[in-house]
This record gives sequence, structure tokens and C-alpha cells, in this order.
Amino acid sequence: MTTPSPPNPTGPFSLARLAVMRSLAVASPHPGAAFAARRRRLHPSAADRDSISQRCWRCEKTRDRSFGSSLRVSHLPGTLHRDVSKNLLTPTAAVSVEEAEATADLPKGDMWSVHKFGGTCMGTSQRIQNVADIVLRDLSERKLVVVSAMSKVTDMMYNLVNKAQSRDDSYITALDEVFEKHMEAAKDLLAGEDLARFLSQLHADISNLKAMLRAIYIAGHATESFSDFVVGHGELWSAQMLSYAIKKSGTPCSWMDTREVLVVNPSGSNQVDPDYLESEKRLEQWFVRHPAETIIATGFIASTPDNIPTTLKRDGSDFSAAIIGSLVKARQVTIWTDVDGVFSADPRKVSEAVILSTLSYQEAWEMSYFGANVLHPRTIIPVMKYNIPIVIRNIFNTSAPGTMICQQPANENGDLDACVKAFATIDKLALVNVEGTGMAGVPGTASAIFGTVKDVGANVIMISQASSEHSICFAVPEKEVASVSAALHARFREALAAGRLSKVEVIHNCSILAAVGLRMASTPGVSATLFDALAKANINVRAISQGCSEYNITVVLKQEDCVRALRAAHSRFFLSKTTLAVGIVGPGLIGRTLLNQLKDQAAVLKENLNIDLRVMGITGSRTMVLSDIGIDLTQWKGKLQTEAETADLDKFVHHLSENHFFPNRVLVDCTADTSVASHYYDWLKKGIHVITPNKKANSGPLDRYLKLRTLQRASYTHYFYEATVGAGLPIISTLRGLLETGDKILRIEGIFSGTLSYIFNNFEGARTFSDVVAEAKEAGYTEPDPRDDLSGTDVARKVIILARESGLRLELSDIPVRSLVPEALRSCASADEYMQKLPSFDQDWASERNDAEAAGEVLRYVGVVDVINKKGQVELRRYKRDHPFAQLSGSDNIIAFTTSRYKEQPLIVRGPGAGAEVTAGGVFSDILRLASYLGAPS
Ligand SMILES: NC(=O)C1=CN([C@@H]2O[C@H](COP(=O)(O)OP(=O)(O)OC[C@H]3O[C@@H](n4cnc5c(N)ncnc54)[C@H](O)[C@@H]3O)[C@@H](O)[C@H]2O)C=CC1
Ligand SMILES: N[C@@H](CC=O)C(=O)O
Ligand code: NA
Repeated sequence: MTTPSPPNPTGPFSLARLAVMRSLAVASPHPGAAFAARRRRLHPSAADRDSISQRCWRCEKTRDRSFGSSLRVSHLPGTLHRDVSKNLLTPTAAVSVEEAEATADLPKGDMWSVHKFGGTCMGTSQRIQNVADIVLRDLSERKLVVVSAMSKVTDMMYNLVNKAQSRDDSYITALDEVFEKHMEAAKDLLAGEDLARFLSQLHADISNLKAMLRAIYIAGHATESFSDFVVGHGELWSAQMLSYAIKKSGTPCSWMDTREVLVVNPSGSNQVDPDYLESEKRLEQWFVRHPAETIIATGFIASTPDNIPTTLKRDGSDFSAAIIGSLVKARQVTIWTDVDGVFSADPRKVSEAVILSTLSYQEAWEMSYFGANVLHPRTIIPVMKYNIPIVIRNIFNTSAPGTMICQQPANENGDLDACVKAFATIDKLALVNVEGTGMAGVPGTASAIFGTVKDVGANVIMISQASSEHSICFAVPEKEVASVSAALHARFREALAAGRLSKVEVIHNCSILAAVGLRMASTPGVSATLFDALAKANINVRAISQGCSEYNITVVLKQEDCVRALRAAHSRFFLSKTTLAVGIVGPGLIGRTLLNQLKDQAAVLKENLNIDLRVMGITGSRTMVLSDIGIDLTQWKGKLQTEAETADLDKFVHHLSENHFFPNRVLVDCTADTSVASHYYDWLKKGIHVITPNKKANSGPLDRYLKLRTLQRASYTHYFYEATVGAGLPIISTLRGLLETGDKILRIEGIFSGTLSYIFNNFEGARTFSDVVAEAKEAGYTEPDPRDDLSGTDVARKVIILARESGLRLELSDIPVRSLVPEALRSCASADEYMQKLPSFDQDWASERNDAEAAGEVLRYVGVVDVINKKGQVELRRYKRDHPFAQLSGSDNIIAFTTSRYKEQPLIVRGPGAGAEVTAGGVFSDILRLASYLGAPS
């Protein structure tokens, strides 16, 4: 049976002695030619390495500032790497497996290198062999490798104890399974004498365990040390197997039962404190007995000062590696796991999370506190004392450099974004708010509150108190809040009754979002940036906390907002500031033209302005297509046919607002539909920006319009609609500019209809009215139903939009309109029927035109906003041939603003005011305006 040996008092182990041993080890050549050959293969010449490292200049750059030679590594294709200096994420170049292997060199040096391999790394015989190969590739003179049990074995061992103490006979078969698992692995891995030795030890251990479990079975109880003794066998076996696997290659290797060395004292529930002095003494003695240069040590297990077996509890093997690393003053502790390193945020929540190249000890600590699966904080304590870096690396991707946790990396430039290293969240919290005027200036209130919380054993996760001392709030796990609240009500019953405290309030369903970064402390603007990102994502912050160490800024928010907040904050610091998730409603003429323009311009925008536009969905009235990362705009038409689902506007909007990773979301309504426009209010309320050329919302019922504007102005969402008047011409923005700078609008008059402009500009000579209307429709100037243009409704809508923009409270019905649709055609069932019947009225039109011509005049359809008299009108007028309105061509609009400043000569905007390209261009320019409001560079 393997039991911890008592400490060996002989053989003092001094640093001087260690140094002598080390030099002896260096002098002795590595046995085995195969190893030497592998060494050459794995360590190419400097010239070779340079040529490799040139493939990935980003890595090279990172290497210089943080990782040393171990980072002459190229990433696997598709790995995202954060170049902190530019804050851009760049997929790295592909490298061959050989190159990756050759460059994945492990630390070299004249000191100890400590590795830790967890259960997943030791999961099968092949994986154990892989671990052996990695250890052999490390050319450090001395290596100490800490291993966990094979994956699942610790659970199997605990299960044995549980079964035995609950007198469940099946512990015997369960023990057989444990035996089988290790026997199979050993048979795969080892041969000959080594295998025989291992199996004989395994047999002996299993029969001892059987006896011990039998005793537990009879007693119906296992003490903690019995249980720890049983459970620790997983590590004993895996360490021995790995040690034999390394020896196979001819490299001398010893295995260490760390119960002989590591001494710990229990400290509170489920925690232990290492006794470093005693452990160091025992380690010295162990080295005297086992002078090997490669040592495989059992993780997780240790002894009490009285040599009773115990364990290091949760994440024990990491802790073992850190303690041992500090005992031997290792130059590095490498923790091997199954991820590429520490992510900037939980990658299950933020698909764009990146692996961080470095983290300071404090940052790693904060991250673990806030639930990131980094390292248990206690693992950091031993190594921090001696500034020993910990590197987290992926055993399944050895070409990835991993994350180095060390003293504050002296690498990064001073830019704001580099200050925040990562984000973490904690869900299922409740906020307790204790409030009352009687708290201010009364010493002992906080103590009474937190004393009460402590008495119910609740864990306070964050605390916030304003300097007014009027209220104090703190977060506790949701499952503990009922008892906290009851205890506080009981404790402060009198104060509440007397009104000194006004309330003890519980806010359920909260989450914490924490931004972590060491250099936040010395960089102004970090919290402003964080809160700005949250505000722009329309997220309400309930409480804030930031200690003066400023390693983290903590905000409490509604749990339902947490993932969105995390994404908003993450993308603000890690992505392009202006990644915009776009949903297009109505891929008709304008919609599809816009999509083509976006396709052609996306790369330029990304490159020049750091604007990242992702079309997450396109919906027509019948079908829609959705994407989580952005639709390939070279394929959207095909996808809308082949990959489409039935259109469902609610689902579409939900997809945009909830189902993607980008915090800035915008819906672009390219329909002419009133019902689509009726949703803007809800979209804005959800924090989705709205952009549209659709006039229906702004020219619909006044109360709805005002409600929409009020909401939008009070929120951080934007609503742009430049293309509703004059298509791409700067009409709304010109009017806004005049108003916002204090000018007074007196009158706006113009030709607002591209269609009607085109018609009357071209309705000359022998041409018929109906031909020219058909041409305008063909050219894409008309509304989906051209009667909307010819009835004057479209112009009236534009007049209303400008009137309301100028402060008039007018309804569409307040505008007198002369309709150009003959009475008889108003009831046509379709636009097509109207177009067919229109020629029968050509004669009437010809005579109206001829009358005007005879008087030296032309017909023009105009709209007027008369601000002084608070009215609008739309009519067909005759103008002399030399009037500016008579000079137009094509689909030109002309809009004259008469204002206090532009009184003598109006300010005139003129140009094509309809058509697919110019209208889509106007919508596109609103999208870019939004991006710039969101922070895109100008
Ligand atoms: N054509 C032009 O020169 C200008 C047009 N506009 C406006 O642009 C908008 C679009 O005009 P066009 O592209 O010419 O019209 P269109 O008729 O070609 O396209 C509208 C698209 O919206 C789709 N649609 C309708 N209802 C829908 C719903 N409930 N859900 C999803 N999709 C729906 C239709 O199926 C169609 O594909 C209109 O509001 C128009 O007033 C504004 C300025 C100039
Ligand atoms: N049909 C409209 C298009 C722009 O709003 C027009 O002709 O002006
Ligand atoms: Na416009």
C-alpha cells in the first residue's frame, strides 16, 4: 500500500546544494540518441525561426513584450489574436503542423520549469503519451510535472467512498472499473518490466483499497482522511504511468508522492494553508533520496503536519503546481488545459472574445473572483510572491502561445482600450438596498448591516454607498437574499418603525458585470467609456462599485440585460467601436440597392473608418433570412430564396435584439408600409436604432409622431430619415442645421416630388402624359403605387414631415392637396389597372399643358410649408419659363428655405430627388451618421 513516508530528517537541502546538483545534471548528456534528434528537430536554427516568426508579426511583437522565446509561434488558422497596440483583431496566417510543432518550443533555461497537466490532458493512454512528449520537448535542465488523476477518476473514487459508506455493495464492481481503466491505459502505454511493475503496484493498491472500503462499508462512515486517502490514488497512478512513459524514451525520471512533501494545515471550510517551511524541508530531503532531473508529482494530495493524508480541495492540482513552483523558485509554471488561454470574456456569451496574451496576477485574480474560469485565486498567491509567471496553454493546440499571468506586464501602450483586459459576469444575484435618512452620519450603521448579513452566513459580493450615506446597497446570491432580508428587517425593526430607516428593499434578478484591468487606475476615461457603451445599448445600471485599487469596475444590472451589457462593453473595448448589426426590412428597389451599396463599400468602411457593418437579417413580406454573424452580401439574394424562412417581423426583430453578439443594432425600414412604421416606437424602446426612407411614421397621426420623437429624444437611440424628403438630398439635415443654430424658418417651398418633377419636366411637345408617367415608374422614381405621387399624397407627406420638423403641429388632413389622379381612376384596384386606364385622360392633360405654354408658362407641382401662418399646401402651379422652378431637369427636386438669415435670397437645395441609387445613398449615409454618433472617427 502506498502511504506517505514520514519526513526524512537527514540530508539538508540548501540552495547551494541544489545548484551543484543542477550543474551535474547539465553536465551529464541526455541519454538516448532519439531524444537528441528530437531536440534538434524541435529547436530549429535562429534563421529558421525568424523565417517562421515573420509569418505572424503580431505574435512576434507580443513575444518581445511578454513571452520570451516560447512565443515564436504562429497561430493556427482562424485564431483571433488581440494586438493591443491597434485593438484590431486579426485572424493569423496558417502554418503547417510541422511548423507549429517546431515552433511550439517550451521554456529553456537554467532553472526549474514546472508543468501541470489536468485530468483531461491525462484522459487516455494516448494523451498521457502526448504529455510525455511535451515534457520531453521542454529542454529546461530540471522539470517538475504535476499531474491530476485521469479524467473522471477522482469522481469515480469519491463514488467508491460514498457507496461504501452507504453500504452499497456495488462499490466492489465500481472499484473493478477503476482497476480496469488504469490497467487498460497502462497496457496501451507501457510494456515489459515497466508495465509489470506498474500493474503489480496497481494490484497491490487496489487490494488495499478493497480492504479499506470494506472497513468503511462496515463502519458505514468514512472520515475525511480515509476519504482523502482513497481519492488520492487517482493521482498516484497517473503520476506513475507518466513517469514510466517518460522513462521509455531513456530519460531518467522519478515520480513523487507529494504527500511525502507537501504539508498543509486546514484553514476554514474546505480550505488549507500550505506550510511552506516544513514543505521546503521535506522537499530537500526528498531530493536527496531522488536526484532526478525530471520529476512527476501527484497533484491535489498532501499531508497534514501529522502525516495524515489530505487534499488541497477544489482545483487542488493547480494549487499543488503553484506551491511546488514557489518551493523550487521555478522560472515558470505552465498549466496545461483544453483552451487556448484566458478569454477576454466568456466565449459562450461573446463570440468575439479573444485570448489575452498577458494578464497581471491581480487581473487574473479579479477575473477568477468574477467567475471566469481562469485560476483559483489561491493558486496565484504562492507564485506571486516570487514573481513566477504562470502560463495557461492548450494541450490540444500547442502552437497557441496561451496566456501568461505575471507581474504587471510592462508591455502595453497607453491607449484607453488596452486598459480593460477582460469582462466577467455573475448571475443570480439580488441587490439589497437599505435606505433612510437616519443612516447619515450615524457610526455603526454599516457594521450593524453587515454584521447581520454575516450572522446569516450570506456572502456579500459587492457594496456601494453614496457619500450622502442616505442608502447603502449590496449584492448577495439570490438564494441567500430571503434570509438576509428577513434578518435585516428583524434587526432594524425599531429603526424602520421609527422612520429612521425608510426601507430594506430587495431587487431580484440582478447580475454583475465587471470590467477588469490593472491600468484602469491610471487612465482617465475608462469608466466613461464603459458607461457610454452601456447607455448606448440602452442598459440601465442599478448600482456601481469601484474600489480605489481600480482593478475592476463593477456594475449591477438586470439579469436579462447582462449578456447584452457584456457584449456591448466587450465590443466597445475589443471590437471596432462601431460594429453595427443591421436588419433590412423590405428588400425592394431601395432595399436591394442599399444592400448592393453596402456590399461594395463595407471593406472600405472597415479599413478607413473602423466601421464594421453586419447585415444580420433581411426580411421581405413573404420570406426572411437571418444570420448570427452577418450575411455574405454577395449571396443575399440566393439566400433569400434558398435559405429563407417564412417572414415573421417579431422573430426578425427578436433575432436582431437578442440573438447576436453586437450591441449596436439598427433596423432599416425600406418598405412603404404603415404597419412596419408603427413598430418604430417598440424598436427604439428596445434600444434598436431606426433608419428609414419610409414616410409613413413621420407623416402619420400627429400624436403617434410626437410620442415617437419624445421617446427617441429621451433615449440613447437614434432615428434618422433623411431620405424621406428629397431622397439623398440634404433636406432634413439642412433644416435641422438651420433650426439648431437658432435660425427661424419662415417658409419652405419647393418641388418635392421626383416623379412629378420628372413628369412635368418631360411632358413637352408631342409626348403624352401617360407615357411620361410610365417612364417615371420605370426609372424607379415613383412610390410602389404611382397614384401616391400623382394624388399629391407623397408631396403632402413631405410637406408634413418638414412642417413638423419646423415645429408645426399639423395633420396630413390639414394640407389641402390638388390630386392629379382623375376621379374615375381613384378606385382602381391596383397600380397596374391605373396605369392601363391612364391614357384615356391624356387629352385633358394635353390641353392643360397647352394653355400654360400659350401663356409662356410651365406646370409645376409644388409644396409649401408656410411657417408664419402655420399651414401647408400642395398644388399644381404655373411658373414663368425663367423661374428657377422652371429650370429643372430629370427627377430634380428643388427646395427653397426662406429664413431669418436667408430672407432676401432663400437657401436652395437642388438635385435629383428620387431614384434607387440616390435614395439608397441617402439611407446609407444615415447609417454612417449613426456610426459616427456611436463613435466612428470622422
Ligand atoms: N423610389 C424612390 O425614389 C424613393 C423611395 N422612397 C421610399 O423608399 C421606400 C421603398 O421604396 P421602393 O423600394 O421603391 O418600394 P418597393 O415596393 O420596391 O419595395 C418595398 C419592399 O418592401 C416589401 N414590404 C412591404 N411590406 C412589407 C412588410 N410588412 N414587411 C417586409 N417587407 C415588406 C415589399 O415586398 C417590397 O419588397 C418607400 O417608403 C418609398 O417611399 C423614398 C425616397 C425616394
Ligand atoms: N416617389 C417619390 C420618391 C421619393 O420620396 C418621388 O417621386 O419623389
Ligand atoms: Na433627403
